[in-house]
Amino acid sequence: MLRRNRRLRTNESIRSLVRETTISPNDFLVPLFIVEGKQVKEEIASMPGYYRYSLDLLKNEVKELWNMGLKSVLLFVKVPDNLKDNAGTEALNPEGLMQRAIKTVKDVAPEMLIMTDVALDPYSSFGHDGVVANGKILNDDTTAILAEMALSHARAGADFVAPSDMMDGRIFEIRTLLEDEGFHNTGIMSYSAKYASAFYGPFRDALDSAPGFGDKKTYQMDPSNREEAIKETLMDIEEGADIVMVKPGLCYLDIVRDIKNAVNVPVAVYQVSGEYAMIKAAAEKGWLDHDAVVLEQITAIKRAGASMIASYFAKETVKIIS
Ligand SMILES: NCc1[nH]cc(CCC(=O)O)c1CC(=O)O
Ligand SMILES: [Mg+2]
Repeated sequence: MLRRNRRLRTNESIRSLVRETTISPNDFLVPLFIVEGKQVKEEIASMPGYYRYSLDLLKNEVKELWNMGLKSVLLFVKVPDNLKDNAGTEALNPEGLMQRAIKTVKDVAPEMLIMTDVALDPYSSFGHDGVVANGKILNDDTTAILAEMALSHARAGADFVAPSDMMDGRIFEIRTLLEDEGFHNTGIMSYSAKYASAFYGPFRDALDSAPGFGDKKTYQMDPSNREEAIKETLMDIEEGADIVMVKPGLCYLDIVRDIKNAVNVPVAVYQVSGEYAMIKAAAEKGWLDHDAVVLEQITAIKRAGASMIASYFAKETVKIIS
């Protein structure tokens, strides 16, 4: 034998020398769930170890993230039921929870990169990502609102807006309005290939945003489709997306690699709530080694082509690797 592959696996020193994929705090976007109130830190039932924070306690959490080297957050708000309506009117309130959250984060960590969720579902009385009429989700009425919502976040200080809705043409509408209003440096991270996945369940618990009727299959992608992800992504880049995204993670790593090979903008991957819940549940039962599985999945996502990963495991991963 002239070639023995095991030579490069002899011990950790040589393995670390030839390792192709490494994980650092720079790889993460940290999703944060925010609620009204004071001194609120409530655990999400289907996401053990993950919490919703009121603005006062959000401050400590953000400081902790910053001190761990986690420098980007992705904000989501849980909107009180009495503020929900079909058009998501509350989303445009300059004093709304999201707008105040942006300012709160900037106050405690001015350099923290703030990305904001732009979508109607947490604000919608129907729990859908668009305006509803006769049981249908209207596209163009929705994109007009999403553009206003993005502008409102930009005005409050968001660095990036992250539309997670999958309406057609919303990146163009958002980019155009931001440009018109002088927000040339506010970026757009588009959830460009977002699948109609059953792995979003725990997130919908977190925000109380489950669709009140039907499902999201008329706007989110069919998990059976691969070519379509490239079409969606290339269109969002043409419309002005700075960063594109594939969501969920683990079941869609073929898509991540296809897109990584097809585009020249950074590709984000969202390891979603259901992926988090599965690992937590199996680990709780003692069926899987939690830390090892977390690191393996994060590594696999990055190896597939992710430039950054939105993950509920961000903090834990940083602890695991340090
Ligand atoms: N705009 C909705 C939105 N934004 C992020 C997630 C899911 C994230 C997760 O599961 O972690 C969802 C759920 C959905 O589409 O119903
Ligand atoms: Mg699209």
